[in-house]
Amino acid sequence: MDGKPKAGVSMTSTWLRKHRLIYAGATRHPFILSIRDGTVDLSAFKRWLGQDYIFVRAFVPFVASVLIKAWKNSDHESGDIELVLSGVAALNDEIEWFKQEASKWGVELSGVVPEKTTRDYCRFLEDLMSPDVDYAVAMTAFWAIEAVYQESFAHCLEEGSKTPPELQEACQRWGNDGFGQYCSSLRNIADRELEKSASDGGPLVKVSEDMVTKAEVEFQRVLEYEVQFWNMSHGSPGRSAP
Ligand SMILES: Cc1ncc(CO)c(N)n1
Repeated sequence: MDGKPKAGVSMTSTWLRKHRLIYAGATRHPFILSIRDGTVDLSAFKRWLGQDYIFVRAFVPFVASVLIKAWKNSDHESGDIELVLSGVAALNDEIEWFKQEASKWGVELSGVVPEKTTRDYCRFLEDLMSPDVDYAVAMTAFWAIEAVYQESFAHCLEEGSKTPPELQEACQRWGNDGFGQYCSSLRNIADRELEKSASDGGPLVKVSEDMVTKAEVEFQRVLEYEVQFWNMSHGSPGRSAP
């Protein structure tokens, strides 16, 4: 195995297959399954809400950093800038939604203390904002972060799911088809950029291979953080030990 995909198979397809166990761990987590089967602990949902609000606030400058990379790296006819800009606009709505949802559940957002997992994940985002991080690498992480939420929450809306009505709006936010399209577009950009690196010849070949390796590492790290984030939301002191 040289780690290169077969011709015609995209890099992200290769990675999704190679890392399918952790991907399933992130998209079919017990917390998500508890929403889907209606047994979710509402205090866990509220904990998720408060911590995710902190995450999303840190996600905004990350997406803005991707926007800058798109402006510097993509040709301006590719549509990348418009797509990422639509992501920034959606995050503006999302932050307002978090505030509304928090007041609905009686969660005081200004009083939420970030858990270690949240701090670590935000720190990871901050590292990815560096201008030294390549567009392909940042885009891969961006796609993976969004795709996990899309697949997770879409699962809670599938036929036969027993998601409580008061949580359906949250699931719709990330589980709707439009968000699915958005994730596909991010994935296509990531694949296009990774493909460019993989096919670069000449003296840059080593640099390009390193970039693809880096993107795969960040992809795995996103999945690990997503699992930890669900673990943190799902678990509570007193959940396992009475
Ligand atoms: C932890 C986490 N991952 C992904 C998303 C999707 O935006 C989110 N809101 N929170």
